[in-house]
Amino acid sequence: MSEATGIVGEFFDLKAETDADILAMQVGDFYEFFDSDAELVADELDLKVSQKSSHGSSYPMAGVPVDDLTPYLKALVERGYRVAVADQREAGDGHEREITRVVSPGTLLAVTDADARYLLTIVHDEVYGLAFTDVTTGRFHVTTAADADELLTTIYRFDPVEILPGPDVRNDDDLLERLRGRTDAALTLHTTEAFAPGRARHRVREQFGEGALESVGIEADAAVRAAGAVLNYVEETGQGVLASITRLQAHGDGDHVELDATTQRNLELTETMQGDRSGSLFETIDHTVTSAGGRLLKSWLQRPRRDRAELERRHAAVAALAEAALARDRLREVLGDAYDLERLASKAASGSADARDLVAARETLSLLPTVREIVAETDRLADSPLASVLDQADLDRARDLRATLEAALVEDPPGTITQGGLIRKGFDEELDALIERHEEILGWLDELPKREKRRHGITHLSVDRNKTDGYYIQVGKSETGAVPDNYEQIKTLKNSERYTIPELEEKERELLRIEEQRHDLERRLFEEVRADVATHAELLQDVGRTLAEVDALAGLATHAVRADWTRPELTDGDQITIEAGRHPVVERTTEFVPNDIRMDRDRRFLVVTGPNMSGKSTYMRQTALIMLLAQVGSFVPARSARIGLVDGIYTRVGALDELAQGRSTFMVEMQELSNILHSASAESLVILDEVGRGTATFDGISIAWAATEYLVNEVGAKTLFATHYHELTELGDRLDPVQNVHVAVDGDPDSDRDGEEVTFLRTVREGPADRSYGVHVADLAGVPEPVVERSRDVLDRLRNDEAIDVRGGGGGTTQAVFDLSSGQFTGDSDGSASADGGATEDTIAEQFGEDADEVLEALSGIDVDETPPVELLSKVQEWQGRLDNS
Ligand SMILES: Nc1ncnc2c1ncn2[C@@H]1O[C@H](COP(=O)(O)OP(=O)(O)OP(=O)(O)O)[C@@H](O)[C@H]1O
Repeated sequence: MSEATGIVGEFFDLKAETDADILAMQVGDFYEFFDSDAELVADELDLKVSQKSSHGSSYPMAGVPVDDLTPYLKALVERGYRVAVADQREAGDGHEREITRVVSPGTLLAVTDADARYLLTIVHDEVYGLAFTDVTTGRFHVTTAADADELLTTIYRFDPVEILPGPDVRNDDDLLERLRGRTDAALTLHTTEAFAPGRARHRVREQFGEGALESVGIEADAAVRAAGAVLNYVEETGQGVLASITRLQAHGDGDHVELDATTQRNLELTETMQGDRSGSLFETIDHTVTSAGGRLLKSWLQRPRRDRAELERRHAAVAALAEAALARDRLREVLGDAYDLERLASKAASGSADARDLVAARETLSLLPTVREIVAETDRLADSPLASVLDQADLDRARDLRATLEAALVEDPPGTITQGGLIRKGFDEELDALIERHEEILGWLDELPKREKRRHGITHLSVDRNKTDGYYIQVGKSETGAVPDNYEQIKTLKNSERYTIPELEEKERELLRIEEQRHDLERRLFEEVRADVATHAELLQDVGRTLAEVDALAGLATHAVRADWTRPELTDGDQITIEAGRHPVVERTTEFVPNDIRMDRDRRFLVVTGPNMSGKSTYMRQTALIMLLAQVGSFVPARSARIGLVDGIYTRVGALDELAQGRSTFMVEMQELSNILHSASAESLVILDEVGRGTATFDGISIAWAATEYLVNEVGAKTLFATHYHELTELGDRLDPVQNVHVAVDGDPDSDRDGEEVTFLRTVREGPADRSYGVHVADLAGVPEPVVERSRDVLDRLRNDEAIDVRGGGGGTTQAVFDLSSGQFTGDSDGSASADGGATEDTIAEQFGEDADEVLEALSGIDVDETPPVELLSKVQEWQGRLDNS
């Protein structure tokens, strides 16, 4: 490979300088890829490969025209590649090439969709430090995480597109594995030096100013190192966007509702469990009309708040907008024309904004006064917090910037900045003189045919211009006899002749010179204007965010009106009182039956029972979603809602397809349960759906039982627990804060063995469900009749606490009974059920071999009352493992 010389050799030399996956090297009017890069790019993007020979060998080569590079770059980066771009410049009598930038998922500017594109660095010393930046909008957040779970939760919330693990994270295989499982982000190794504490701190100060770190309370070394490293990476990739990163924000100041990654997925906030956007909460309630508004609303959903004053401010603004229907419609119409100013700030800083971008920015800046006017004219809005939202941006400076752009740029400039036609007359004297002269010549050219016709009495005479001939005079064949001597013939066509005259040649030369000067000058002036706009990055971001906030609030109001939602009342207390609550997504497609829910300190744990498919999950999810929406600042789907703010929402939902995968998902289930038991507090909301279902029934009930006791007695979180284990309803009698509710159905399946259908009422009532209707559903689903019959038998016996014999097992029978007084299962190998424990050791030893004795010993030695549930769970797991292995 190193044999190659010339262009190919240069390509290899440059490629050796970069750690990017692919190199695009400019050669004249093309960007070329060589060797394996050419093959890869051709494969991914369907380009033609040709061969280039160098030093006797031949190398694959593929290329794209210089002006078309951006879409190709974008396509490669979206497939996860990092692409280095080497530009060519005149030098002496040849060309020089150097790598000017590296485009990666986290530094790609040419994005068209509204989603945020976060680049993340992770550093680990005593804690994890995380720095997120979205170079397309200039957003920059820094935070810490105490452990890997918290880290993953935060990452899930920001959904980064590229992650740079610091030196201390790179070798943590476990963590990298979990990262890969949780995000599609590209992992990039960035130079270790960038993460060094001193250098990173210096870099952060340079960007945000001396006291910035202290003022937002970021002290942890890990966080500072992450922040410095991410800035260094953005700088080194050469996209030139640093100027638009203006504000350092600390994230995770205790004002956000904890939503772990599992919960965000379970609640289908931004995509469904199947990974579709459609059907998610965001998609359902999003009526924003701008990309920035949509982005903001999504981030609100992902990061609900706990600050009651802020939430009430949003609720009041939504209430005002919901009532002021006309003004709301006008606002949304006006905002519909808004351009993404946050994105523009980055484009201006990187020098990629063209004149159309700046004109769009100008138009958007001019919307701000209009929006203010609409708000001021509408009493209901003027008196609401919406008015103060609009005060966030500096109106005077916005007006000045707008005036500058107005004075500089023409109404409708072209999409390229090299061909003139960008700058208004009156903006620059030198340009004005050029324009004047340019127009004079054009005027002269305009007059020329008339003059010549008159002078020489020729009727079919025109003046035109094309690429090969330049300007020429064209005369019809029939009149060429009248052409004077000073006409010099340059071309003969079928019906006409083309001529030029010295005067025309001279004017043409001047015209070309002036056009070139004008284009250069306009381009220079435009670049000055763009640089000026870049220095206003923060202002543009402020105005952009203000308009986005109005859009998001107006969007929430629109949904509230359309779906008949109500303003929640927030309290600092513990209670949740929701009347006629609905599921925000399901209600859009189903005739929904509303339900109430009431929880407080003395009724903080609800065991939800009911047949399969009756609506248990929906009931619990709707409760979680109503809480979440209230803490986003939205109205909620209910007749009324009084809500004590929560500090976190935790869910564990057992999906059936997971159950089918067996033990390993049981492990996941237990990890998630363990995480909830560790993280939830008395101010949290916990949703447990069928916990324990991923293992054998006995284990399942025991685990569910123990987890309930722990949640009620130790954690004190408000909890909704749906279960098929009817035995758990007994907890209602044993622990005061535990109450039973059930989803009612009509019809008693047992009374009609011919399979008359159960009617789902979808109504939640106090008290436990009568029994499990699972067998009936099995019947409806077409499970063979003998199986259904046999299940009914088994069920009856279980209900009556009778022993059940195992049929056709060859050998003894096994029986089991759940002892409510101890909360444990007891079993026996023959005869009737015994409540005093003691499955026969023979049977167990036969089944499991030597290890069983030790496990039994450990089991009998453990003090259930003194051992924390989580430890118990891990013991159970360990024992299971040993039994499996024996
Ligand atoms: N209040 C309601 N009004 C109308 N439809 C509802 C209501 N609640 C649930 N449903 C619908 O009933 C079906 C079953 O609901 P869900 O999955 O919540 O039942 P489940 O009791 O949790 O079932 P399983 O025990 O099998 O997991 C869903 O299609 C859901 O959309």
